[in-house]
Amino acid sequence: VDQPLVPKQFHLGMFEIGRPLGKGKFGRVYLARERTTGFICALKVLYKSELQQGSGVEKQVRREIEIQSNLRHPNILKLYGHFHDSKRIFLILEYAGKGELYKHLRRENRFPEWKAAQYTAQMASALRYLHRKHVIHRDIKPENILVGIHGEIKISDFGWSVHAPNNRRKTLCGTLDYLPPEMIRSGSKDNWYDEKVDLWSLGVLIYEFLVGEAPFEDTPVMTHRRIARADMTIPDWVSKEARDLIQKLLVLDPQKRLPLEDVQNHPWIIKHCVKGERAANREKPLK
Ligand SMILES: Cc1nn(C)cc1-c1nc2c(-c3cnn(Cc4cccc(C(=O)N5CCN(C)CC5)c4)c3)c(Cl)cnc2[nH]1
Repeated sequence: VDQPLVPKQFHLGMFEIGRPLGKGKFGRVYLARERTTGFICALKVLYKSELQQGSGVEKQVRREIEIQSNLRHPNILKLYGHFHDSKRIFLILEYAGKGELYKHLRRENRFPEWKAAQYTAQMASALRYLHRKHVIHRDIKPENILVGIHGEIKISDFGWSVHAPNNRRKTLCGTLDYLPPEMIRSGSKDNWYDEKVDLWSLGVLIYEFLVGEAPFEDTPVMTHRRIARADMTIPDWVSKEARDLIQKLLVLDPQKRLPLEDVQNHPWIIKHCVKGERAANREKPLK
């Protein structure tokens, strides 16, 4: 039963609020339990006063709610519902039992290839689902990924996602590291881009999983220049299969980036993502 919170109308009194789980620029997240069902969730609280500063964040929150509440995929954090009171907006989110991926990455420095490959396969599956719905995430990075209780990853934070194609100017706040060349190209008003931007960010994410830092990490000016030239070096201890996949995603021309179905069938992914017993005796015809 994946929609246990059935009522359409939610209010704060329905929840017992637990410990704070974390905070972001625009809100805090608390562990919460729905009183009648005991259902555990994460309650994200946003203060209307902070949103109304015209920084377009209100639009982002509306977009996050509109997009994320219609998505259902094991590697996408569910948004079950939302409600508001006079001062605050509340998002009722799926609780990810193992917290924020970037904290795991910082603690472990970098992930072993099998773990990076499994995360990549899950990301590719989630992005294929999003792109089939013509949703571009546009902000794929470790800070926007959570880890579920079974170690599966969950893309969260759809504040920057939009419907493709799109040429909305992204007010650049936060790191440039993950932005593709077509999104940082300023001036040209026709910097139209499509879901291929998420392919570039996936390449940056794989690099950071394996190396422990982003491929174009530098001063802002140098990062900008290195992205525009796809100027990165992959350490020689990275396997040739992983290197091959990164190089097929970090391609300047969006049309030449490896499509997601080919990411899922890439030798590096096949090598590390054993799909249960069927993979073990693959010669048997799949039922
Ligand atoms: C922690 C923790 N430890 N354990 C064992 C579990 C958790 C846990 N946390 C969550 C969280 C959670 C909490 N904080 N955050 C970070 C956070 C909180 C509030 C807002 C933001 C935010 O503004 N973001 C926008 C910017 N991008 C980069 C980022 C998003 C970002 C997410 C959620 Cl939403 C769901 N399940 C969770 N489980």
